[in-house]
Parts: sequence; structure tokens; C-alpha cells
Amino acid sequence: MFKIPKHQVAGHQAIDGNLGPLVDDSGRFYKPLQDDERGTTELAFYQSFSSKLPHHIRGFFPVFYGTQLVEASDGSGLHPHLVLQDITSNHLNPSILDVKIGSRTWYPEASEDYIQKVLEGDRLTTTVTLGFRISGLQIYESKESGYWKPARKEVKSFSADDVRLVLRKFVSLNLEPEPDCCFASTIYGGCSGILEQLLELKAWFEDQTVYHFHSCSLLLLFDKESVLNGRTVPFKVKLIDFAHTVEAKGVIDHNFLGGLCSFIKFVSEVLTDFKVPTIEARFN
Ligand SMILES: Nc1ncnc2c1ncn2[C@@H]1O[C@H](COP(=O)(O)OP(=O)(O)OP(=O)(O)O)[C@@H](O)[C@H]1O
Ligand SMILES: O=P(O)(O)O[C@@H]1[C@H](O)[C@H](O)[C@@H](OP(=O)(O)O)[C@H](OP(=O)(O)O)[C@H]1O
Repeated sequence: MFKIPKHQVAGHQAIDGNLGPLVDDSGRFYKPLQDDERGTTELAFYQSFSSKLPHHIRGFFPVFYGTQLVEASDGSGLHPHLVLQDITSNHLNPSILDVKIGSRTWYPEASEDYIQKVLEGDRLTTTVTLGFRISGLQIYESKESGYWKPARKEVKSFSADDVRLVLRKFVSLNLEPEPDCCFASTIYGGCSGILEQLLELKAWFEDQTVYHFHSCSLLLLFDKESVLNGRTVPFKVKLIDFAHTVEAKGVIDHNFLGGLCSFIKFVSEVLTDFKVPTIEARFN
């Protein structure tokens, strides 16, 4: 049984009769293959990436289960979909950040029209100034308040200070009046925390000349309740959206690497500014 994803934070959505991704109950995410070059590029990436990446890096990507003809969400009939691991499955109330990495989402091989279109988006957001932008988010507050999920328009208008605030809210139990950052040490810090994982990814990007990940996002996800209940695997760092990922032809992906370094700095600042004890220490 296919459903509209409950926890999608950005991108094309299967609401109001549009073509968008679907999920099922077995933990799979069905992304419609776009009819143009984006579809063929993303499919080619998923079909080849696992043999091209070192083993320790493969976990940063959703598992790929091939393609499947599925009834499209826009009612247009059977349509080929990429079948991916649903990163949100097994999470009841996930807090999610979609961060588009790179100081430009255009690339020289793209058409002039495409470059003009996305360049405008890059200039109007923090892409140009910071080397990354938040594309979408949801932060779980509580049973009573539900999620803080600002509209696309608001997210697109985020300044550097807004980005700082979001990164604090993401790891807070109480978002207002000031984010308490009480999950910062547990989620961002620690020997297997988000920061450590981002640094592992950065070390690979310093060397890899296999792909250029244009317009690709980092999806950060964790479940506050799992952390509070002391359950394991409290967070995930995944790369998504490979519709513009091309062969690197021996050249370092400076665009992604630079954006990733900048994002790492913003995450590190939350840890240094808020030297709070781990959530376990606070509740024990
Ligand atoms: N494997 C996945 N599991 C769970 N959620 C996912 C997965 N892949 C993507 N998503 C959700 O869907 C959103 C959009 O994904 P993606 O960027 O791949 O789509 P898109 O339509 O190509 O986006 P864009 O229009 O920005 O290019 C993400 O922000 C995330 O919320
Ligand atoms: O970040 P925003 O402002 O939400 O804008 C979207 C974003 O730039 C996507 O990368 C782009 O899709 P592609 O990367 O697939 O080109 C999409 O184009 P589209 O809506 O024309 O498909 C834009 O709407």
C-alpha cells in the first residue's frame, strides 16, 4: 500500500495531485524518475555508486533496491520509480534537516536556462554566502505542539543567523524562548555523533575524484524520544538527490567540499557555544 510520506521536508511532493515520492509499510521510499536528464542521471548514479565508493562511505547513502513501475501520485498511471531505503522509517517523530551543500547548485555542463534559474536561487539564499542552504526542515517539539515545520518561502529566506538558530533548535528540547541545546553533546558531539560523521565524509571528499555532487543534500535525522528513552541509533546522516551528480573526471569536488567545511563549522559552533552536559547526564 503506497502512501504520501509523512516526513518529507523538501523537494517535489505528492500532494494536491502532483508527481512526488511515495512510501510503503516495509520501509521503502519510491522516488519518481524524472522524464528528463535528471531521471537518467540519478538512475545511473544509483546503479553504479556502490561499486565505486569505499565500503565505509556507502552507509552515507540510502540503500538502492532497483526501479519499479508504480501508480504515479498525480494519477497519470504507471510510472518508473527509484526504490530506496526510507530513511525515516522506524522513527516515530523524527526531527529532520535537509541541507543542500555547495556554493553553487549549477554546473558548467547544464543548459544556460537551467544555470540562470538556479543561480538566482543560489543568490537569494545562503548558498552563495555560506556554501550551503537549508532546503527544508521539521523539528519535533512535543505531543501537544507537534512539529515546527516552517513553510518553503520562510526557509528560502533564512539568513546566516537564522541558520545558526535552526541548528540550535534542531538539538533542543525546548525551542522557545531560547533553544536549550540539551541534545547538542549527544547528537552533534561524541565519538560517533553527527560532527564526527561529517568529518569522516569530509576526509573522503578531500580525496575522492569519482563524482561531483551538484545540488545534493545532506539529510540529518534524529528522534528526540529515542534519545530520552536511551534507545540506540538515535540519528542518521545521509546524502540524497543525485539528479545532477556527474563523473568527477579526476577533479576534486571543491564545491561540495567547501560547502561541507562551512556546514561543519556551523555545527561545531553550536557545540563550542553550548557546553552543555549530555542528555543522559542531565536526566540521570
Ligand atoms: N531515501 C529517502 N528516505 C526518506 N525521505 C527521503 C529520501 N529521499 C528523499 N527524502 C525526502 O524527500 C525530500 C526531497 O528529496 P530529493 O531532494 O531527493 O527530491 P527532489 O524532488 O529531487 O528535490 P529537489 O526538487 O530539491 O531537487 C527530502 O528533503 C526528504 O525529506
Ligand atoms: O531550492 P528551491 O528554491 O526549492 O528550488 C528547487 C531546487 O532548486 C531544486 O534543486 C530544483 O530541482 P532540480 O534540482 O531537480 O532541478 C527545483 O526545480 P524544479 O521545481 O523546476 O524541478 C527547484 O524548484
